[in-house]
Amino acid sequence: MAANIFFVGLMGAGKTTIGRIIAKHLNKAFYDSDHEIERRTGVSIPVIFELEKEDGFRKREAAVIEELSHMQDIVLATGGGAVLLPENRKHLMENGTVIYLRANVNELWHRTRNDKHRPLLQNDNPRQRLEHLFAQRDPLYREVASIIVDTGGQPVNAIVHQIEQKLLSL
Ligand SMILES: Nc1ncnc2c1ncn2[C@@H]1O[C@H](COP(=O)(O)OP(=O)(O)O)[C@@H](O)[C@H]1O
Ligand SMILES: O=C(O)C1=C[C@@H](OP(=O)(O)O)[C@@H](O)[C@H](O)C1
Ligand SMILES: [Mg+2]
Repeated sequence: MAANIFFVGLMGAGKTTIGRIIAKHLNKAFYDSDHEIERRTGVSIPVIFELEKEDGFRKREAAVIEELSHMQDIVLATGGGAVLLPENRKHLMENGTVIYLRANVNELWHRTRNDKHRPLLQNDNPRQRLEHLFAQRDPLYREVASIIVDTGGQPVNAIVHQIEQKLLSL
């Protein structure tokens, strides 16, 4: 069995933070698709969006997800939009346990409001943008995930503990 764990969810859900901790606890290699794209291109996510638009970024993201999802025994934090393409959803569902980290728009907004690293939220009304993305993507996250964790109002260590319990009972 591949024994991979893939995190999905909106920007600010905690995929990168929690994925890294879970990987350490379970002694698996940790990857983040955004970091992998930055490593390969040598530039930041905002620069990729600026030069290649969202479309160019999605192509790079799809290539990285296809490759990483076929590795063995890894934890992967995907970017929030990774579920948009059907082929990404298929790769994630077929090659590991997918965990959806869920939070309400208000919380996501608070967690991301001071960060300039997310191009989709650099506009006049990031909260409204998050609302729109939540409506569009929540069904897609649910489609791919076999574990859904509500992160609302919970500190990171409590979420990590909850995920480890759920993984044990699979
Ligand atoms: N459960 C939580 N409670 C409070 N803050 C959180 C929680 N999970 C993550 N954060 C914070 O929210 C921000 C976004 O987390 P991050 O892991 O980058 O999310 P994602 O990768 O899903 O976009 C970080 O500053 C992180 O420390
Ligand atoms: O939701 C999205 O479309 C995106 C989420 C980001 O990752 P995080 O979810 O880790 O912030 C990053 O991939 C990019 O800015 C686009
Ligand atoms: Mg992230």
